[in-house]
Amino acid sequence: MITRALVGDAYTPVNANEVAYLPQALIEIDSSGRIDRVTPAADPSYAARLKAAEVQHLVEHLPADQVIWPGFVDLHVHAPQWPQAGLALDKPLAAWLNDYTFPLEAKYDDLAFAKRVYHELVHELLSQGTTTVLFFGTIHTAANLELARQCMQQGLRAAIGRVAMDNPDQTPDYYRDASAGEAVAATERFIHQLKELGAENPLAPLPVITPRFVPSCSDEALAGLGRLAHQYDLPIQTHVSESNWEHQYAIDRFGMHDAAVLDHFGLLTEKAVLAHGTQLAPKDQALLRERGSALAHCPISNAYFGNGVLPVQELLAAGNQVGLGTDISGGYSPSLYDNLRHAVALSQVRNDGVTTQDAGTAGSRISMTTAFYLATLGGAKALHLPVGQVQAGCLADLQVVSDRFTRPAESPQDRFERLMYQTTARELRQVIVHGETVIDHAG
Ligand SMILES: O=c1[nH]c(=O)c2nc[nH]c2[nH]1
Repeated sequence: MITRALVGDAYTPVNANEVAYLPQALIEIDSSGRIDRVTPAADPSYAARLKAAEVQHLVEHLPADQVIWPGFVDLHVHAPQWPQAGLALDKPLAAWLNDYTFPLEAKYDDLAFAKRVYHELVHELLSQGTTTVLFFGTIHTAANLELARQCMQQGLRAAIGRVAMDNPDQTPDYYRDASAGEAVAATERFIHQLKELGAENPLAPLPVITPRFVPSCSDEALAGLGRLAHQYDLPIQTHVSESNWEHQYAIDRFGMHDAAVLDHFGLLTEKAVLAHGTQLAPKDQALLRERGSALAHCPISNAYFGNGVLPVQELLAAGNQVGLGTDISGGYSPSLYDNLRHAVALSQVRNDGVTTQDAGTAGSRISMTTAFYLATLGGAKALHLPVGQVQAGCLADLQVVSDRFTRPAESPQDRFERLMYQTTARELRQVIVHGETVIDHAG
């Protein structure tokens, strides 16, 4: 049954190189939260379908200065780090973790603190046009469940991982799983508790197996988490070859690259999403391709901690799955708009090099169309979710954005690119998740 219909100019990704423009499309949404049908204005059935929906008072005609595109998919958010977004980004990764991040994450054994932060963060992400998020939580199950509650209450689609970290050499004694057995058992308990909490809720967050990264975990924990991922057929998230230090750490400890270590422990599956990957060698990239594991490109964070720029264009051309992440708080911004702009800019730097002596890497540049793909369909594919497109059969997770400027002679593609550069939370008129408006500045 159709419950709602929008009429307006829409844009949707087709693939990494193409965005479709649908002028005055009729977008019909059904009671299961899905897009039932998208009818272009030129379609012969358009007038009759529009009339039928209008008779039932289901139609919302968007003003001419508003456009629709899919809600964004953020593939990498550390929820507990929101209070420190923008802090200490001049420190190296290991110091940033030990001196800032671990002390902050340890505070989430205080449920009142968790509730305050997670309420604010979920609202903020929705306000930025993000409708699906892959979250790292902390080691605290109650706080992670509170994050899930906030997502369901405020209407954010989410997948949430209870972070596992038990290696005494690389984690502080005040913030660590007591043993490998506890890291695995607590993860398994979280899977069940989250499933119970979300029962019957269409926005029930999915549990995610979450070894923090190779340095934080013992061999036994990595192996146990790999077993759990297979037993419950769940997504996996972790970091991979994210900096020179971390990449070298895996080589020193295992005599292998990070990606091969994850594969050894059964953690490279087609449901795995790996953050960063700036230091992946060609053979690691090929392994990810073979396994169908996706990369979460986090351009802002990489500028601080990555010691390099991910070769997004080359990876996409080779057939790797890639989406986009804010990496709060390795990245300071909760906005995927900011991140897709940085993705384009960094790719240009990679292409051209940083000095006249440095020839750069030709063929590295990505277009805004590709960055839009990363923030929508790329992320959706990584999570195997039917979101990220304005298309029949997709879940109705959408953004309605206002264009503050009138440019009558502009082509649809030029308007799309300008809006991708100019849109901020201020321009968002509505954010729709599962067919319901969850952020409403329409009035
Ligand atoms: O950007 C990052 N943020 C983190 O919290 C983290 N932990 C391990 N590696 C990390 N990288």
